[in-house]
Amino acid sequence: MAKKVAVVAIGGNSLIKDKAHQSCEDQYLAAKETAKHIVDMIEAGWEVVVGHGNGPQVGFILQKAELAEKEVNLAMASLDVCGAQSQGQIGYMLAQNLQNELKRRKIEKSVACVLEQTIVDKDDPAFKKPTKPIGGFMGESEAKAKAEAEGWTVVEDAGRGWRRVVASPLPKEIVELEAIRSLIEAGVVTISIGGGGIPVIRDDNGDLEGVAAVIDKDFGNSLLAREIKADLLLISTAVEKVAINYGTAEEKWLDRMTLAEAKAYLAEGKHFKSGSMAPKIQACIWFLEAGGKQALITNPENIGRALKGESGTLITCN
Ligand SMILES: Nc1ncnc2c1ncn2[C@@H]1O[C@H](COP(=O)(O)OP(=O)(O)O)[C@@H](O)[C@H]1O
Ligand SMILES: NC(=O)OP(=O)(O)O
Repeated sequence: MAKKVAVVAIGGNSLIKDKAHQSCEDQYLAAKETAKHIVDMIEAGWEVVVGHGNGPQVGFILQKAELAEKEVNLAMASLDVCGAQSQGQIGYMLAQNLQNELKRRKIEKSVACVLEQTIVDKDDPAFKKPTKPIGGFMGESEAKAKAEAEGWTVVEDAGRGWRRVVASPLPKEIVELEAIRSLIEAGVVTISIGGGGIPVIRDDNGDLEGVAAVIDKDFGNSLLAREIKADLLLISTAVEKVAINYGTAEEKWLDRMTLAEAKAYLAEGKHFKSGSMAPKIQACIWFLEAGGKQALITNPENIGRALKGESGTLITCN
């Protein structure tokens, strides 16, 4: 029987639930919960490639580096290096929890975490217009003070508070694609495309070079799903379903959407908040337009039910 391959993209915000749960221990416990749902998928016959967000974590790593530079004159780490660090810390937590859960259920499967670079266009207009929220949430006055004192660009994020934003160019090419493909073919549970990938460009000599940005992890994982022709793109986030007219009196939670409906709702601009749900819908649209069969958006605890059609929002070509 041919293997069914799912790319599962886990939200950075679903690993840090709120301000009271930002410690390494809290993130580890959230990764442990998510690992159980991923192993359920493996038990149900899926080959799973796990991608993850890094928005909150990469923002904290950057802030620590800035503080260390200011307070004790430690050399500042650049944002691409912060992204690489976030892949290491989140990948480690996911890998170890997956290994422990697989062992508990006596499933013999290896887990590997690929430190992955994603090529972006050095002339991407996103470099001139920061849109990607990173780090924690702030009140409006604190955010505006940070903007004034530290030169941050800040925006209000989907009704949840204010956040710092950085450049987020589109992912064009996955540097380690063939290595990831080999791991999937060997049946290894592969963790990759963390935070959309470490952002890099090719210089005039064709050499790779890191750039200051954070790629959208849903766009990065959609690219991987297209490249490996995955059977499913599953976006795991903090909500069970996608709503239209989100946050209004007309809010309606959707069980299903066709590709045409998803495109029409996205074009209307009012249904999916930019920087949160809108990129997830766009990532699903690109996957389906490239020949993907199904994309699913739900929260970690409902993954099993969503795969049986009992929860989540399923997006299909027709
Ligand atoms: N139309 C919508 N339907 C459901 N949730 C939405 C919608 N628009 C915005 N959201 C918000 O988007 C959030 C998911 O985005 P985000 O937290 O950025 O994701 P991630 O899990 O990748 O970190 C949801 O938890 C919800 O608060
Ligand atoms: N890189 C990224 O998109 O992270 P989040 O999903 O945490 O925002």
